[in-house]
Amino acid sequence: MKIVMEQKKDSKPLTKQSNIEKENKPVALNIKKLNIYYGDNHAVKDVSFSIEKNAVTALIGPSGCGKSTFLRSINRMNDLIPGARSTGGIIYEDVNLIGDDINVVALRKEIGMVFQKPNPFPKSIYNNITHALKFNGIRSKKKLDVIVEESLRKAALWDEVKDRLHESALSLSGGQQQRLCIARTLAMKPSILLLDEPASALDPISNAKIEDLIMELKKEYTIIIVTHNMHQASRISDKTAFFLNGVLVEFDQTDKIFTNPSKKDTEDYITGRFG
Ligand SMILES: Nc1ncnc2c1ncn2[C@@H]1O[C@H](COP(=O)(O)OP(=O)(O)OP(=O)(O)O)[C@@H](O)[C@H]1O
Repeated sequence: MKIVMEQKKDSKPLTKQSNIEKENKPVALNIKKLNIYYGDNHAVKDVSFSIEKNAVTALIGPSGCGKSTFLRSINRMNDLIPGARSTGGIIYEDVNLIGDDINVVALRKEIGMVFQKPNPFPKSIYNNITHALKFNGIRSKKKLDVIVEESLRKAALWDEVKDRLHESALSLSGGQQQRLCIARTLAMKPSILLLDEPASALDPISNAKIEDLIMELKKEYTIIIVTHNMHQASRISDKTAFFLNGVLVEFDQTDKIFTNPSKKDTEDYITGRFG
């Protein structure tokens, strides 16, 4: 299934150049003058930056600054919120994802999302992975078995669950449930993973496992993560974007943001002086 449902007659082709950043690193997403509103609430204000491919980009900032709104707009989860609207561009492979010609079902396969609270289906571990695959027409047991194993291995969960695939997913620990949710997303073969505080509801050991997993997954996927945990952002991300009141205050290499930020607001936030 293609992301673009139909090419609009008046839509201009976007140049391939837009997919190469200034430093010549491949770009996964180009954000251009993005504005997001909930009714009269202007939640994300004129945000422009590029998200690098096969890297981890952390979104940080105080509560209510628009991190989740921004993240959710990338795979159009905001469409589900009455009164939400966006202007500007989120350019992915020369397509503006906020256009009205987007097939959001196909988009959400290509750009998968994992939420703060693990939300497995009340089904077996196996069926959690195969549910959407079957819905998408994959019926062969052999094929399904292969994808289940591959996805669970990628999510670093296979060894823990291989002998209990037909037990309920709800019998897993919170950390295992979250890795199952990641496996379920990976089964759809996405290229980008959106993670909204994926480890904040977990104990420190499960948290560390998710962090290790993210470091491993970035070899194959582009990862964008919202986190309130400054240590986590500095440990696992390559780039960091600091938001404040809906504005992207600073975006840079994570090392730079955490050791020598350019803006005072960024420094105040990372040193815990506000928020
Ligand atoms: N579903 C919604 N309906 C209306 N307004 C919303 C909705 N979700 C968020 N907002 C508003 O959008 C703004 C940004 O909120 P958002 O949740 O994106 O911030 P955040 O930085 O992710 O916060 P947190 O760290 O607390 O999750 C806030 O003013 C919030 O009240």
